[in-house]
Amino acid sequence: MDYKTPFGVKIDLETGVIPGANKLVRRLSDMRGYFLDEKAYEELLKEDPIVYEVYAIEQEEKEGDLNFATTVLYPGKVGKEFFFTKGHYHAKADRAEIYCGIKGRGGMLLQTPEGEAKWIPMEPGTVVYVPPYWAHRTVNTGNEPFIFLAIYPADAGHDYGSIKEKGFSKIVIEEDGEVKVVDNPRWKL
Ligand SMILES: O=P(O)(O)OC[C@H]1O[C@H](O)[C@H](O)[C@@H](O)[C@@H]1O
Ligand SMILES: [Fe+2]
Repeated sequence: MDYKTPFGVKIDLETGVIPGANKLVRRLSDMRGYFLDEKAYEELLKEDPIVYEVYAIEQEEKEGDLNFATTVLYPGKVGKEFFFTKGHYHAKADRAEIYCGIKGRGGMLLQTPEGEAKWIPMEPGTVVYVPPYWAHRTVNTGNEPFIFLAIYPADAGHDYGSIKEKGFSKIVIEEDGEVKVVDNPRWKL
């Protein structure tokens, strides 16, 4: 038997950085079409801020193995809508995932293919179970970076297609100084 080598890494709990991880940076320009307020998007695009960074330790896409990644989701809004991750179904749709809040505040939007949505608030220590078949997107509702860890099957993969086209049935906005989860006016099944 050819065993893989166990290892431990120390996540920097202040910055979310995992030493030795692959770093992915997503700027606003990588997220055209994702936000509701197109005028506000074009305006903020002049600065093209980083929306989030992912530090991932990934294995070969084989059944039984696990990947893990931290995400640093920066605070900000496009119009009324808080910064979020693109969001995805898993390419192998029946693969589940676990998220754990490390720093800052936000939440997760989840959705079934039929458009049933769920909002789970997250803070440091919150563990979220993402069941098989649910699309998932994290949202920063605070004013500091929202940092969390995710652990997912190595063969889960990402399916961005339908979320990129249609978004989630709910959006998370700031209105009258409050965080509100409201119907997405552009949503259609
Ligand atoms: O892939 P996104 O929807 O942009 O989310 C960003 C990242 O969030 C977490 O770290 C997940 O574990 C990653 O699999 C995902 O890539
Ligand atoms: Fe995922």
